[in-house]
Amino acid sequence: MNQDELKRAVGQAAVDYILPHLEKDSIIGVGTGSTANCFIDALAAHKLKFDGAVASSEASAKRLRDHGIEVYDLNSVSGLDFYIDGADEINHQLEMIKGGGAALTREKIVGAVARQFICIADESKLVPVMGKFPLPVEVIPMARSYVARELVKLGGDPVYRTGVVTDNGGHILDVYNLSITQAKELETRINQITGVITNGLFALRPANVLLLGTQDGVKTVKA
Ligand SMILES: O=C(CO)[C@H](O)[C@H](O)COP(=O)(O)O
Repeated sequence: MNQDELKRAVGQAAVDYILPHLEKDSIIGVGTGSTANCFIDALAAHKLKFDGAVASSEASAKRLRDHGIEVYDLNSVSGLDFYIDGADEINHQLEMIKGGGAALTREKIVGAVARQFICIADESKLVPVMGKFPLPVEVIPMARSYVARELVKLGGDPVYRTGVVTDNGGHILDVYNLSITQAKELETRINQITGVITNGLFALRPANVLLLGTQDGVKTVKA
């Protein structure tokens, strides 16, 4: 199977995972990216079995609506059983780097509300140590240069993702050359820099389950 087929397989596996738990009034947290898109497309076949979704980006909200799935504002929802999303990297503790699609802040917010974070990923995303994928950091635009200098002090090489404005009006710095062995500490430290909206480490709140697409089928991995 090629990478796209693996993404489709984990998208379907996530639907199969949550389907027995869905009720008429269920609202599902939905992530962003090509793997999350596979989940949305597979979910659409079951749209009469649940109420709707909360999306972590305008792009995912549009895809859900195009399938006829109702999209709710997170503020109108008291809780979510599941949040399903991809990752750029994930380690064996199910800590992740996310934000390759610039949706990290809303992903972190919707993920925080959900009782279970289900990560869906093809096997290329599973790594022993995170950091080969540059860590996205969303910043208030006027703070961009200041935050970049502070990130250099932490040993990283930040690069401005030119031309990208997030759904929140933020800018993105992609931080290269971090070898992330203490993910929780680094996530906390970066979030303490004034001007940072959030960073793409999901270690303080890792995934609960990883559905990993491999050549031997989809594997369920728990930390
Ligand atoms: O964090 C994300 C978007 O901000 C995505 O989950 C991450 O970039 C993975 O994307 P893809 O499924 O396209 O590989």
